[in-house]
Amino acid sequence: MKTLDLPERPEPRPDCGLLACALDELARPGRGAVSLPWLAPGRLERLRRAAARLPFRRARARVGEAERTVFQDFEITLDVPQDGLLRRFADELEADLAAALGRLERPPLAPPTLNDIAVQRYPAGSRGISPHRDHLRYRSLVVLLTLSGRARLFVCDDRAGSGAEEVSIAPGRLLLMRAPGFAGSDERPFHFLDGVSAPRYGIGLRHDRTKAP
Ligand SMILES: O=C(O)CCC(=O)C(=O)O
Ligand SMILES: [Fe+2]
Repeated sequence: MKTLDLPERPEPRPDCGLLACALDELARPGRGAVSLPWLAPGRLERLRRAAARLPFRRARARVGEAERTVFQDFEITLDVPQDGLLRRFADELEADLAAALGRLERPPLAPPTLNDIAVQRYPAGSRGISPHRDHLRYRSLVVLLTLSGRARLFVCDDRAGSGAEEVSIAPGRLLLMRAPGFAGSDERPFHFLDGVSAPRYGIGLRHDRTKAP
C-alpha cells in the first residue's frame, strides 16, 4: 500500500507588528538591545538541524590586546550555503524587517540587507564571550536568533561589565541590537554572554559595509 506524505502545514508568519514595536522600542534613548519571540518550535528545530551540519571551527580564545582582550569560548562558521534553510531565513527576515520599518512613522534605519551570517555553537559549560562591542564594519542593526540552548546575554556599560542588564535569548527569540547608523547614532553597545547551561546554537545576522550588499 502506498502512503501519502502530506506537505508540511504552512506555519503562520511571524507578527511584523511585534517587530515594528521592537524596533521602535530600540530607538528609545538608552536602549541598547531588545528581544522578542519570533519562531515556533518546528521551524526552529529544522534550522537547528541545518546549523548542526555546518563545518564549525573553534573561535580564537582571545582577541584584542591587553585591557581590550575579549575571551571567546565557542565554535563558529561563516560557511552558510546560499541555497539552504538558514539563508532562506535571512531573506525572509530582510522582508519582515522592511515590512516592519514601513509601518513606522520615523523608521530608525533603512531596510538592511543581512549580508553576513555567522552561526555559533557553545557547549554546556562554555564561558561564553566576555564584554565587547561588535566590529565597526557592522552597520545599523545586529540580529541574533537563538535556535537552542540556555545562556544569558547582557548589555552593559563597559568592558568590565558594569551596569549589566539581561536581555532574553531563550530559543525562538530574536534579539535586536543597535549598530552604528541606527537612529542617527554611532552607538555600539557593550554586551556579553555567559551561563551556558545547555548547548547553544545561535545565528548572528548583520550588515557588513565592507561586503557587496
Ligand atoms: O552567541 C551569540 O548569539 C552572539 C555572541 C556575540 O555577542 C558575538 O559573537 O558577537
Ligand atoms: Fe557580540
